[in-house]
Amino acid sequence: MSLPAIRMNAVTKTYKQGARVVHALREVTAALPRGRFTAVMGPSGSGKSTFLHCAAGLDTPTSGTVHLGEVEISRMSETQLSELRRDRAGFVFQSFNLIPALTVMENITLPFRLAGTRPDPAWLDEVVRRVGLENRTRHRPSQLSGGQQQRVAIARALATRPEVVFADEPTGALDPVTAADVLGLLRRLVDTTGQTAVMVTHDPVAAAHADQVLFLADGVIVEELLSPSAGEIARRISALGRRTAAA
Ligand SMILES: Nc1ncnc2c1ncn2[C@@H]1O[C@H](COP(=O)(O)OP(=O)(O)OP(=O)(O)O)[C@@H](O)[C@H]1O
Repeated sequence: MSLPAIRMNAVTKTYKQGARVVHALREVTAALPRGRFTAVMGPSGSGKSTFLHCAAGLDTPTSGTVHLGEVEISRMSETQLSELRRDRAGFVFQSFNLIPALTVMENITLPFRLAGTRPDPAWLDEVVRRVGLENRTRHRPSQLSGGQQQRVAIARALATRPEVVFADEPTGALDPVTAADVLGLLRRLVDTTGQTAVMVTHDPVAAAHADQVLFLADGVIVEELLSPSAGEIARRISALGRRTAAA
């Protein structure tokens, strides 16, 4: 077995909300396999975004360790983390986060401009082709549909060949047909390039595209399903929702 892309060991994250301490994650231990697609689900407030942020080095755990490959990232400084995110992670968000004044190609290559490096032209061509934007590279984001804009964001996330792509509700702003199209694209990218992807979602249909689904409830991983169907996922989520409501 190869080393997981990400290992989280006994990760706890607490936040202070006034006088209250909120346990967003409680001793979470998880491995995100390299070259696989992992979805993270759970009721609202269960800790999904906190999980993704700790896994991606966007936030540091209160205790416990996070490794990206062989490197422990949980004790890094903010400067080290921002370099690590720039060099080794790709991000896709619900709101696309494209720069309106830049063309599609300029948006895709922005990470290189920010890092002062140059893209590998062959890989860049391949990424643009894989996301189906060959004929759109000179357009501005406002000239594209929502699904096309999210494809630009996916291409931007992949352009640097990151070890892991982190997606937070990537289809939350898309209609179901466009969402299925974007998820199919992510799925194919994992299958054909060996890319590792982690996605937080509320949508059982979206999560059914993943190889493994982690279910969080009250900051704890309560279940892990391998290649589940959307129906199976929906049943687990509604059971967890009832459990959380009863607590
Ligand atoms: N920056 C913060 N400051 C204080 N509390 C926070 C902060 N971020 C998250 N929390 C709290 O931590 C808990 C977990 O939040 P998180 O956003 O990880 O949940 P989630 O499962 O992603 O929720 P949702 O599905 O509603 O987005 C919640 O109780 C939330 O209020």
